[in-house]
Amino acid sequence: MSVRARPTSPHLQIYRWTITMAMSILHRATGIANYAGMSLLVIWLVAAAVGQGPLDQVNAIYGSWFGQLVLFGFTWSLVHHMCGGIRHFIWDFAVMMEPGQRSTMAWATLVASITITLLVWTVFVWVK
Ligand code: HEM
Repeated sequence: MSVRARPTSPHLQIYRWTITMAMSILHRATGIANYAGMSLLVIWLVAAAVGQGPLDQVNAIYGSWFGQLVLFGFTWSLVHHMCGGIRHFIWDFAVMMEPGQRSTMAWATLVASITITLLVWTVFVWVK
């Protein structure tokens, strides 16, 4: 039996990447990362509640270069997701929805999240 050639749906690779598309995906990815990151906070709080020994152990892990890298990423994820949330909040007022404005908002989300993360780490971690 011959198979009829049917139209196929466009695949992901043929779409031109746009900043709004990237920020939409990042919003979901950071939402998922925030779930995982929150467990780090819970582990730290439980360790603190259990006693000085467990707290020292957790602090040693979180204070290692890898721990710091993960915490830096978690900070950025939280801040980026929050900025994305504020972007959605602005859209709730039915403003900034034109194509150019959407891109501006998407870029602003990225720039703001990187800037705020660096500020937070500068103030609370690097310069104490
Ligand atoms: C640890 C804290 C948070 C976690 C674990 C979290 C997690 C998530 C997840 C998993 C989603 C679903 C993403 C999707 O299906 O596309 C989501 C969506 C959303 N989050 Fe969060 N979130 C957190 C904090 C926040 C904050 C602080 C804000 C606001 C400032 C916010 C605003 C939003 C909004 C507006 C959406 C819906 C986006 C859409 O409609 O596409 N979230 N969040």
